Amino acid sequence: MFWKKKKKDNEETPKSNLGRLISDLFSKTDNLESFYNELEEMLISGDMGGTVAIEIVDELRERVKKGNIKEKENILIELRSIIAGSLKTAEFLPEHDTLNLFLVLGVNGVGKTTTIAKLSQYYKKNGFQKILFSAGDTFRAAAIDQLKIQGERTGNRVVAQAHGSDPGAVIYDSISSAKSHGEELILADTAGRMHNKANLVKELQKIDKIVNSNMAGGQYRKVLILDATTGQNGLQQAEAFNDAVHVDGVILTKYDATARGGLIVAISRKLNIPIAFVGHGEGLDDLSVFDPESYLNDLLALK
Ligand SMILES: Nc1nc2c(ncn2[C@@H]2O[C@H](COP(=O)(O)OP(=O)(O)OP(=O)(O)O)[C@@H](O)[C@H]2O)c(=O)[nH]1
Repeated sequence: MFWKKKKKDNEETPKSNLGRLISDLFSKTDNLESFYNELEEMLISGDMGGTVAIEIVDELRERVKKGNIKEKENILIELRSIIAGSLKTAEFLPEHDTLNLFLVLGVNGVGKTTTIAKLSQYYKKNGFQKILFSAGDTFRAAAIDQLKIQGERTGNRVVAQAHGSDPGAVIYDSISSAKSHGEELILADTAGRMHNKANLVKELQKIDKIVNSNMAGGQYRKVLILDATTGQNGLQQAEAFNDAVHVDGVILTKYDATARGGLIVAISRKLNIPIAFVGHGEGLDDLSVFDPESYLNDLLALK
């Protein structure tokens, strides 16, 4: 995999299904057109979605024709290059000597709270010691408690209000509190009620306005958490959140629990949203900066 996996005895390194299927497909057919058709289906089943899969295969067909490419290895290199051209990455680092606020978005259960804890560990290792958690998901009492637990576990202060209180007020308090306590980074949780989209949009836009008007000179980023195992559903979530408040980057969680990695391509290519990190386990260190090269090696099983 494209992060250093802790291997158990006798455990094989899982390979992306897609890479294996494509290799099999090459040995199965000499007819290019049927190869393209099957490849398209494979990309779709690997979570890239119909539109993106068709675009990629069309581009591949064009390039192979134009370059008069015959060898299978070279066709695979073209495929890799097309997918590489679709990938967007973003460095999500706070800045020193200013206040940074990263608003963490995502539907329930995708791993927001866990990712906030992992991010705090990552940033501490990168020289940011004073971090504040903001319990902006006031919709569920358990979400506030979970964030408090993660705050204790990671040694970070948590600003929270009662269950049901105004999330905008919690974020506002968090900004004032960080300014007076000298924290450099606020990691703010939010609620993710996808079944009530109109309310979600209204709430997020209100929070967005509050942050924008209270973070003059600071760095404000909106990061969307998506569960890699939800496939195309993740793409719809990304579209909805991006429409509501522009999303600056995506963190894909639970990457350890899926063999399909195409959602990353779909999000980068279709929505133009960069991928910042990948989560690959429940531990605090199971978060890696997204590295397109090793991702492609893994996806297409090329070494
Ligand atoms: N395998 C795996 N599990 C993860 C990962 N990230 C989070 N989880 C697990 O996913 C579950 C949900 O994570 P939470 O952090 O509670 O998710 P949330 O989005 O805050 O959820 P709500 O507070 O319910 O909205 C927990 O059991 C986490 O341990 C990951 O990268 N890999």
